[in-house]
Amino acid sequence: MLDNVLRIATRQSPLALWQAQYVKQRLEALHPGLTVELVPMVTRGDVILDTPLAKVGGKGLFVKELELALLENRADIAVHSMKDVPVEFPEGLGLVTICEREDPRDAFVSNHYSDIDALPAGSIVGTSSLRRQCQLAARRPDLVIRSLRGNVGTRLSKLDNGDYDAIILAVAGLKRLGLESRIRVALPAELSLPAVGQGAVGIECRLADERTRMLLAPLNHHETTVRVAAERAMNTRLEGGCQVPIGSYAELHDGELWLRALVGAPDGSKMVRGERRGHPDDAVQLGISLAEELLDNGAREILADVYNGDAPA
Ligand SMILES: NCc1[nH]cc(CCC(=O)O)c1CC(=O)O
Repeated sequence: MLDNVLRIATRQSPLALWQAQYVKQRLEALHPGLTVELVPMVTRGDVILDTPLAKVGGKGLFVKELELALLENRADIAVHSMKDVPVEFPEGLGLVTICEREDPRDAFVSNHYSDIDALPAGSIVGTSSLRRQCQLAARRPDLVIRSLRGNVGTRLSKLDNGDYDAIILAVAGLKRLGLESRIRVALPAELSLPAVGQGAVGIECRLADERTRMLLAPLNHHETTVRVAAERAMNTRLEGGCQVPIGSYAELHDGELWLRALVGAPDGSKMVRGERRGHPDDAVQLGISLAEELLDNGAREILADVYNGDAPA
């Protein structure tokens, strides 16, 4: 491989391409003489579009093919939405950089209604995220929640076709695609606790590839890394996949880390919430201890229901 070329394995959805372009531009600006090439590929998550993700199962639906390209030296880095990155990595690979987080909140998008509370009873809301569904149903059990998949543009056209009265999407994705004007309201974390890593872009590479790691180092955003570490530690301790509604969201204020989390039943009938405050250096411990508190407060039973008795200890 040429010394002055770095290859990015990327999915081909507009959002994935935006994120890869963003990393390319930042790397080329930081390292004059470096050429960054995109290596587009298709993942299983892109192919299975008609089934809700929770039913497809299997972690890392959007990342496996990209990781194979890294292992086979067909690319040097993979750029991911942190929300879609599983907790474990194949031998020899790891997540080495997390870029500065975009707005992590969920967005309420509708052509007729200004906010969730403005929706009449029986309104149809589109989302395939169990986490969004659970929190929405807990607040408004009178709404009808329908599955909604596809990339951001596809989801918006399904709304515009009249298939839904409103849909929920990530603010970050809409902003990155220049679609911020579609957001009627960004839902506060109290109303829709974000997913682990939502709004953050992470970069994976071969751990032994020192040259690539040096090139990536200046892209790492320390505050984002600390926040996402706490969120992921909580999720890891719960052994949470995408079959369970889990929210995990950390903020940093005046040097204090504040982690909130929830585990719920998909229909919103049960929900366990908790929070922890602590030192940023203890991010991982904070996440683990919050997960254990949630497990003791009812999350173990919720997870057992979903996984047919196979809940974490
Ligand atoms: N699951 C798909 C996905 N992965 C990341 C984002 C949004 C951007 C982000 O969280 O960084 C989205 C779309 C959505 O949830 O609306």
